[in-house]
Amino acid sequence: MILFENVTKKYRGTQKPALDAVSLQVDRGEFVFIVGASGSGKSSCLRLILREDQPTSGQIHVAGQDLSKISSRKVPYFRRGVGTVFQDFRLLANKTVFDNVAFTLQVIGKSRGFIQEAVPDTLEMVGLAGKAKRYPHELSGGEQQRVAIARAIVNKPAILLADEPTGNLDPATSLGIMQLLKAINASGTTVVMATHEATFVDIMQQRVIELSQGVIVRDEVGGGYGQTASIPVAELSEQGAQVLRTTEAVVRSALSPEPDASYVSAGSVSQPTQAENVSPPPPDAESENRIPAFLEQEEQQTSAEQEESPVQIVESGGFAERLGLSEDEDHGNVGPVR
Ligand SMILES: Nc1ncnc2c1ncn2[C@@H]1O[C@H](COP(=O)(O)OP(=O)(O)OP(=O)(O)O)[C@@H](O)[C@H]1O
Repeated sequence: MILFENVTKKYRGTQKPALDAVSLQVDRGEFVFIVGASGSGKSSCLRLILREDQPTSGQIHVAGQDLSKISSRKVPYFRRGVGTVFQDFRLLANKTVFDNVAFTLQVIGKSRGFIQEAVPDTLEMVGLAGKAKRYPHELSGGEQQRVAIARAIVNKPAILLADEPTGNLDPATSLGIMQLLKAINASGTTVVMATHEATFVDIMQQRVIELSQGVIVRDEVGGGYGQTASIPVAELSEQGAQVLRTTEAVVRSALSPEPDASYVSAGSVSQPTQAENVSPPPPDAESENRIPAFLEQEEQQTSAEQEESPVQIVESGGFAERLGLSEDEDHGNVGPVR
């Protein structure tokens, strides 16, 4: 699905390469964490996969395509098969939840009928049914990231790239997002996630690729975040640590390595069904369509709290291009389907 062969990336004006002779292969359906200290090359790696940038040397194949052979004009088509989620959400502030997600489909020319069906389905999957008419500032941080994820997957991409998707969220909210990413992966999407979140990497026991100064120093199936000196352990607030301590059994169950297809069904991201085998279950775990108590914190976050968050809601410029959805001569005008 993703193949790097001896890939080196050296930015103009820099001495040391950001990536140095990196070779890796990610197979279809894998969930891979990319970890490493700040500046180790994680984002560079994701940018190359998305063909936002090109390697100085080496070959990259993604979804069967040699990226060096894709013309700039065809890059937007290539990117339609790669969903992206970022730390800062990048939602359109002046569009509703529905329209933020629909935008992805509108710019690639999907019919109104298709959009009217696909968007509600996707919002339900990410746990946002009933919030379609809200604007980003009326949502909690976790909900905003769910919108961003819905936007990334509404076109059913083969690959989902996530660059620090929980970086702006508290631990309980991050857990919900991790469950969602795991559900998306269980449905067949290959997920590559760059992160500093040691806790989730340790708990999920997925494949871990560790970068240090642009070099792969570890590629471990079922690995943890690692204790190497190259990685500073992320600091949790006392409140965050408390949340994690009190819910650890549930977290471990919810994010255990064995994929559980039931997570994929509507609203299921809020149903840690495996938790029923673990003691103690959260108070609401048996209630099928309710959010477990340990996730309610996300729901209760007010928009006033959000005003203080570092969330970036972009207005428009470069948005479609960044998502690989920019207008293309071959396909005429793009715009809202009204
Ligand atoms: N556009 C650029 N021009 C020059 N140097 C760059 C550019 N982008 C990244 N770099 C350098 O490349 C190296 C790798 O950066 P990269 O952003 O990939 O690291 P990272 O592991 O994602 O870091 P972080 O965890 O802080 O996001 C760093 O030394 C960085 O300064």
